Amino acid sequence: MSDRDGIFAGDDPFAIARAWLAEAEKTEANDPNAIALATVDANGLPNVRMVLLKEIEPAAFVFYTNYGSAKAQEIEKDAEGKAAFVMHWKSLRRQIRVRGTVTREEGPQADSYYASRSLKSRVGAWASRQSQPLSSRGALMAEVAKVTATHGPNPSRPPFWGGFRIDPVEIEFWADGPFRLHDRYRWVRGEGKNGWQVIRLNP
Ligand SMILES: Cc1cc2nc3c(=O)[nH]c(=O)nc-3n(C[C@H](O)[C@H](O)[C@H](O)COP(=O)(O)O)c2cc1C
Repeated sequence: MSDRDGIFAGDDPFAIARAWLAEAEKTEANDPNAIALATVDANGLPNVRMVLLKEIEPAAFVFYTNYGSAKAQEIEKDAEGKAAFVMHWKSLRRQIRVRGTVTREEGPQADSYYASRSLKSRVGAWASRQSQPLSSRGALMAEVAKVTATHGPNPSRPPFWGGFRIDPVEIEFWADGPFRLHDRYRWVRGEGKNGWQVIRLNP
């Protein structure tokens, strides 16, 4: 008999993640959707950086970035389509950890997210060769001016910029407990798309 109840209750880990994020949106000072995205490089050396989680879909998590960036290289080539992330909310004292396989979202969904961004952000996506060396801030601003002049007021999504969809094999929900006796539940993807095994873990 499982004692999984309260904030951990339910049959759908994505619904739990959405509910926790909705709570965090009310309590976090900023960026409640920030995730620390972990990858490994060609030498197996881990790398990690923050990105913003933009969509929690029925069965996946989506963020957006530059496909020429270090993270993209690590996800797509070095780690052969694998990544992990953690999100932590200090205000709630909770974290969610996710490990999974990653594929591009570069279709209409990416177009519509790109179109929803401010013009300056859309121009910035064109102007930045993310993760490449940059001689000066002036050089970046010159690129921004060039893109503004050439791409007009409604730039299309750059072909080198779009989403990545993380399809989890594991999702762990963690909540702070008294005297470091925290609650942890790991959801492990079983056979079939919707089959999950849920295991309570020692803190
Ligand atoms: C709170 C926060 C949110 C960020 N969100 C994104 C994002 O959504 N996409 C992105 O490409 N970079 C984002 N960044 C910048 C990344 O942390 C990182 O500097 C950049 O993506 C280059 O990483 P890479 O060289 O490992 O590819 C964010 C940084 C912070 C601190």
